[in-house]
Order: sequence, then C-alpha cells, then structure tokens
Amino acid sequence: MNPTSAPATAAETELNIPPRTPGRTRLGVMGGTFDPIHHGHLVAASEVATVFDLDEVVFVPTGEPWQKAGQDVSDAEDRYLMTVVATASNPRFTVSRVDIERHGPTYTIDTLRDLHTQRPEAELFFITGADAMAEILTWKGAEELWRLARFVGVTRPGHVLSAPVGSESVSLLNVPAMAISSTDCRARVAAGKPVWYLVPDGVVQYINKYGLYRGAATDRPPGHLAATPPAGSETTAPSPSAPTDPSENPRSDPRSTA
Ligand SMILES: Nc1ncnc2c1ncn2[C@@H]1O[C@H](COP(=O)(O)OP(=O)(O)OP(=O)(O)O)[C@@H](O)[C@H]1O
Ligand SMILES: O=C(O)c1ccc[n+]([C@@H]2O[C@H](COP(=O)([O-])O)[C@@H](O)[C@H]2O)c1
Repeated sequence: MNPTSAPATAAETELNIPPRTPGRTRLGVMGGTFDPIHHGHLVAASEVATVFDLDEVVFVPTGEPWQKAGQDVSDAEDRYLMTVVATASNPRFTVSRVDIERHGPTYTIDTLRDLHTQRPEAELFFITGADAMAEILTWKGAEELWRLARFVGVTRPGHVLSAPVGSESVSLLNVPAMAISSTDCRARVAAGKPVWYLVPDGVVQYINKYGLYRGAATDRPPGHLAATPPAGSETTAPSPSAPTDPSENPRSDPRSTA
C-alpha cells in the first residue's frame, strides 16, 4: 500500500478503484456524440462521479465519430451547445471542445492525450456504456488506452457489460437503468413524438428552437460557431423557464400528451 494514501474501502477493492493519489485530482471523461445528449448519459456520469469520488466530469462531444461514418450526424456546434445546456446546472460537470476542434476522425487516444496536456495533474477516468465497451478493442491504439486512463464501463439496458480481454485498468459499474438512446430521441422528434423527460428541458427547447431532427435541412451554414436563431426569433440561450412555444411545454399546455 502507498504509505501516503488511506486504506482501500471494500467498494474500492471490489471495483478495482485505485487509491487516491495526494495532490492529484480525479477527472472523469464522458465521451460521446451526444446527438442529442440524454438522461442516460447524465445518470451514468453522475453515478460514476459519486462512486469513484471524482472531482469533475468533463463531457467531450466527438468531432468526427469515425465509427458513425455514413450516419447523418448533427453539426458539432449544435451537439456541443446541447451538451453545455444539459450540464450547466451541475457544478461538477464541464464540457470540452478538444475533440470538435481537432481536425480529422475522433480517436479517444487523442482525447486523452490532449486532456493530459491540459490537465497534467489529473488522473483520468474514461466513462463508457456497455455497447461502447464491447467495441473498445476496435478503437485506435487500444493497447495504449489502458496506460492513459482508467476505463469505467457502465451498464446499459439491452447490452451485456464485460471487460475487454487483456485490459488491466477497467472497472465495471452498475448504474440506474435508463433505456434511452440518441437514436430513439431523433426518431421520436422526426415522428412528432415528445422527448420531454428523456432529455433535459433545455435540450428539448434547443431541438425545437433550431428544428433539429425534423428531416429538413436548416438554413444555417455548416460549421457555424454558435447556433444562429432563425430570423425573428429570440437570441437568448434556451431557458427551461422560457419555452419558445408554450404548446411545446407539456407543463403549460393542457393538450399535451407528454
Ligand atoms: N442509456 C444509457 N445508459 C448508459 N450509457 C449510455 C446510455 N446511452 C449512451 N451511453 C453511453 O454514452 C456514451 C456516448 O453515447 P452516444 O452519444 O453514442 O449515445 P447513444 O444513445 O448511444 O447514441 P446513438 O443512439 O446515436 O448511437 C457511450 O459510451 C454510450 O455507451
Ligand atoms: O478511439 C476510437 O477509435 C473510438 C472509436 C469509437 C468511439 N470512440 C469514442 O467513444 C465515445 C462514444 O462514442 P459514440 O460514437 O458511441 O458516441 C466517444 O468519446 C468516441 O470518441 C473512440
């Protein structure tokens, strides 16, 4: 045992959690395409932060998710802004632009190297759902990933969670089951169904305000720095207390079925 650290608790031993290193912060890294971010992502990050005693969780929206090539992925700035809106109320949650500002396909090995450069004092804990964990050996530089961070695989309904063969720094954690996917959220919006309570209120409002996932292209230029509201609409950030259309908020519209 490291003489400068406290003895491991039973939970730490069971989850293979390394003892805290004095002087080092514990930084969770929640990578994802977040198209859109939903409560499954937020619950997973929150639970890992609690169990692993993380000081902060940084959400990192992908730039070009190469394993989703061929899929219609929303503009990185929209995904980034929805992630900012969704995490704003939690003082331990932050959002990083490292992946969306790096050109080319997004590889986690680059994400972790960039974050290490920015935050050399931090121990990194990369959070993945069971589906992503099952694919991890196909990621670029998989054998080096274990040296850059501890990987925390979390349960996800419909997927089996297991540690990849040959991985040393992997922990597996049961988190509250949230049968939510971004794919389903997009499909619901396209079909005119509500996504209230699947995603944070501000994200519902962002989707409505900018017409995401409706199937029609928006009139905003690709790569815009901040989402430009359509002519005539308000310019303030989406606010849960200020829905753009009262009929889109089930709590103010008695006709709503949400
Ligand atoms: N409901 C959930 N419970 C636990 N983990 C989740 C859940 N949804 C996503 N994750 C994890 O969050 C990370 C980012 O996921 P991603 O942004 O691709 O969302 P998604 O819902 O899987 O999207 P899509 O349906 O578009 O593939 C991945 O590690 C994924 O496994
Ligand atoms: O490094 C890779 O090759 C790699 C391949 C696929 C996914 N990832 C990362 O896994 C995280 C979840 O990805 P996704 O596509 O499920 O949203 C995100 O941070 C991606 O950058 C990483």
